[in-house]
Amino acid sequence: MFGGNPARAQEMGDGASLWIQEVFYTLQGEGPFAGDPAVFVRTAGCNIRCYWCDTDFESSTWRPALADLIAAIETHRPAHCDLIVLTGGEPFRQNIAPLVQQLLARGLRVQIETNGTLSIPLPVDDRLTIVCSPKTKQLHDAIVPRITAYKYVLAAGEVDPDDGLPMASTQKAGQRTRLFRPPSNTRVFVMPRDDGDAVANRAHQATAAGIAMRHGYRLCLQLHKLLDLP
Ligand SMILES: C[S@@+](CC[C@H](N)C(=O)[O-])C[C@H]1O[C@@H](n2cnc3c(N)ncnc32)[C@H](O)[C@@H]1O
Ligand SMILES: Nc1nc2[nH]cc(C(=O)O)c2c(=O)[nH]1
Ligand code: SF4
Ligand SMILES: [Mg+2]
Repeated sequence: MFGGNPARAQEMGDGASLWIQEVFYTLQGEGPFAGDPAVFVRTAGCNIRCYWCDTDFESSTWRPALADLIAAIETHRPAHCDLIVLTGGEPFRQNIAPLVQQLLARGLRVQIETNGTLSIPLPVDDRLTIVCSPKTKQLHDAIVPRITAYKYVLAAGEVDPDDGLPMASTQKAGQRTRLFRPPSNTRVFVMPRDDGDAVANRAHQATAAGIAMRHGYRLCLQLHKLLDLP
């Protein structure tokens, strides 16, 4: 599962059906809504290939029509839960705009997890939150103004001593690359990388905590992994 995905180009269909990995109910484990009950929609496929990616998003053959996807979301969603998280894979690899519009029209909140390299036209709505976890030097110009918060995955020994943010490629192990830096007025979360190894992970956790305290970022942990939730 770590980083084995193919890199797939953006496929801008009409959004009437989407390739979906899974729909599941859980607690948001990361970022500004961490701890909130949420229905997750994991879209399939990604346009880049982080060698440490912790997610399977290539094993599904499910391509539901929008009405069926909405029905699946509603089947998983308790009445008290109004948060839908669109993640992946890379959600912006497909045309998720109709899905977003329909979820907002149902009075739900939508949070998108993205790598920030792609963009699609989306409604402006204060119930739509876009959280970007940068993986590259540059982001798509059109998405940067829409990003509410940045969430950097940090690893010990791979950060810039000046700002504490990543100085290492996410695509090629061992390569130095200064990842995109956030505009000054945007919230920054730092999250320790999970390498599937307790000793390495402890070092990443200590790094992320120290950087949060030194630079005033907000630490987030992958709560779901601590709680054995999906
Ligand atoms: C699987 S990605 C999917 C959404 C989008 N492609 C992205 O990268 O933001 C969801 C989140 O998991 C994080 N992530 C992926 N692999 C990780 C790992 N090994 N350790 C910590 N976070 C990881 C990503 O940085 C991102 O914030
Ligand atoms: N519980 C839970 N919270 C999450 N926040 C972001 C996730 C992701 O994979 O995008 C994720 C996830 O996979 N599970
Ligand atoms: S961009 Fe996100 S989904 Fe794609 S490989 Fe990287 S962490 Fe995984
Ligand atoms: Mg995850």
